[in-house]
Amino acid sequence: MKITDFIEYKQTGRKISMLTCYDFWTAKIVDNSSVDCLLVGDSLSMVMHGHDSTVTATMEMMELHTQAVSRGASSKFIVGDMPFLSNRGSLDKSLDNVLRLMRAGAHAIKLEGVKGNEALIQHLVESGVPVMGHLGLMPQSVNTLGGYKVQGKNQQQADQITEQALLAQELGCFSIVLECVPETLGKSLSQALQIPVIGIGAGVETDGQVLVMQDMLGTSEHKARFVRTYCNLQETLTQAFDQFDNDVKAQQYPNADESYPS
Ligand SMILES: Nc1nc(=O)c2c([nH]1)NC[C@@H]1CN(c3ccc(C(=O)N[C@@H](CCC(=O)O)C(=O)O)cc3)CN21
Ligand SMILES: CC(C)C(=O)C(=O)O
Ligand SMILES: [Mg+2]
Repeated sequence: MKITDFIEYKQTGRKISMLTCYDFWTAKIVDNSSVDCLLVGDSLSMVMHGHDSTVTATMEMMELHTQAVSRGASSKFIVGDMPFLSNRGSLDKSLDNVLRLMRAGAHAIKLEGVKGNEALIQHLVESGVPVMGHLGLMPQSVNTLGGYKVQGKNQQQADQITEQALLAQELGCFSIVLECVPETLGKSLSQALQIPVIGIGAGVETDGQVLVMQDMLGTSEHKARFVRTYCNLQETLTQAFDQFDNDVKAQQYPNADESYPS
């Protein structure tokens, strides 16, 4: 998938699949799959580093993981997530951080919220950086929201999100992520916009879906309502680890074929 496909797929009604990806080995596997595009999400601070929110994600983390994904998934469109406050200082500082992600191998960047980011979004788009918006539940605001709750439940909130989404489009965003909203809002927003809306917990009527890879593989402890697990990797891996441990202790590993003859 390339940048121009986003609008084309929207126009032809072809749905867009996106997964988060944080490392080289899963990037190589997903590169060989039919999944359309990848997000090096700031959720990596939680999934890969064990932090309890995305607030502690750093540019260093995002840069290193984007580099690894980019080496593994050379055929995929890669979006890099701007970590908390990395785009909230001066324009110069924000540009510096965007450049770090682009140099690390991102083809586009994503940032949470439109309000307060208008000038930056416009400047990036004019500078040749595709920008993906992110509305609805914005996890970097967990400390002001008081938890990961469904957003846009009343009409006033829904109207506000719709307004922000239209503004994102106007400022030149090529797509937006819409997280954790009622499916009716997912549908109406997708219909209202010309750019594709990639949903996560926004119902089936959006223009595409994104999930955290570890959630869909079944290795995450917490399961939000929107998560569908496509395999039980937790169980598969535990079995493999226990089998190895057993074989070692029973001297069943290594056998002659796995040893060097004299
Ligand atoms: N592994 C992982 N997957 C994610 O999807 C994800 C992260 N981490 N980290 C950053 C954010 C946090 N996200 C979350 C986390 C929890 C819920 C959740 O459990 N929501 C409630 C909603 C309850 C309500 O308001 O009704 C749920 O029951 O689904 C949603 C999104 C999405 N993002
Ligand atoms: C959940 C997706 C949209 C995200 O922003 C992330 O993984 O950081
Ligand atoms: Mg994110």
